[in-house]
Amino acid sequence: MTPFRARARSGAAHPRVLVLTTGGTIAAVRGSDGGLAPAVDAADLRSTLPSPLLERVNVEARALMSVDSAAMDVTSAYAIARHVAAASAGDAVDGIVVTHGTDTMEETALLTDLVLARGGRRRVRVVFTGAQRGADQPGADGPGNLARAVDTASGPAADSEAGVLIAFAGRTMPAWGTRKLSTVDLDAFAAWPDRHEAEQSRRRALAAVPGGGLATGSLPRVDTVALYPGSDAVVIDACRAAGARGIVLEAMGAGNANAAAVRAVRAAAAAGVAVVVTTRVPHGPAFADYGGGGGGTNLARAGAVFSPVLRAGQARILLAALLAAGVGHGEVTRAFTG
Ligand SMILES: NC(=O)C[C@H](N)C(=O)O
Repeated sequence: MTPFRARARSGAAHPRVLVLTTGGTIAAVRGSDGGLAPAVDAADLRSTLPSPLLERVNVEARALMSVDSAAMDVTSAYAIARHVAAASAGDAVDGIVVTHGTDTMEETALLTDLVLARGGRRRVRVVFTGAQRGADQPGADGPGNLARAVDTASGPAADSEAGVLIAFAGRTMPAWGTRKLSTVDLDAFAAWPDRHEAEQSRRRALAAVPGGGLATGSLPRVDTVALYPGSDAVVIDACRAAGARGIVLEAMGAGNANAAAVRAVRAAAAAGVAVVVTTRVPHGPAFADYGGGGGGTNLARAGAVFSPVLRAGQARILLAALLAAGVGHGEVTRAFTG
């Protein structure tokens, strides 16, 4: 591995890409207990990159952590976001790749986008990637994904305006609005189909998140509640009792619930808990359309804010970031809905 400083002294004009490794399936092998777990270190991940790419791009790989992304908490996600922000602040790198588990890549990528955006204009490309198959599995997709991510990260900095990217299965997508949609397909992620709509959603949110809020390093408790036919107020009430400052409702259809949920949302809103509505349906926007006592319009009247683009995972991060910044109902509405 050639450290960046040595390359800089040699005057080499190659783009410099820092690969920060965090674990996930891209670094996982099957252990003696039969389960996949991260074990491959940063140097070994780097060694999978093809020689022509390494001749063109100066790549340094550094381990941040080695965990399955489903086991990450806000502290881990913050640690990653802050490392990316610190590494991108100076002139040492032209691009940053984060290798990450796919289960919660969309959350950490969105948090990283928010943390970077409050620092002003980003000067480097930041690309998340991972894998669906372990490093020791036949047809492992990690090496190809990593190569694509490094290649993308080495591109012109001006293109970083779109925010944090996810490179996966030969495609590069903006992290904002992108979700994991398959547990097994190599093409695991789906971007929001309308890029312009996703970008509008991102700009709206970034304009609403005040700078200082994300500097705290901790996010308030925001819970996700999945709604289903016959669901009652028990879980929503329990979240409030546990001290949640926000609740993301994964509602049915376009964003519908039932009368019990609407009552619980009204009580939560009256107690100062921010409620955001998304949907369990994979495609299409969430919006207030139906009535009848438990529909989306009833949820909205009870004080809930609709998240048309961001699904539960990313909506939860954005809501927590907004609440960390101390914003009120008006800004939460502006951030999600406009
Ligand atoms: N494909 C993966 O990376 C899944 C793994 N459980 C993780 O998120 O770390």
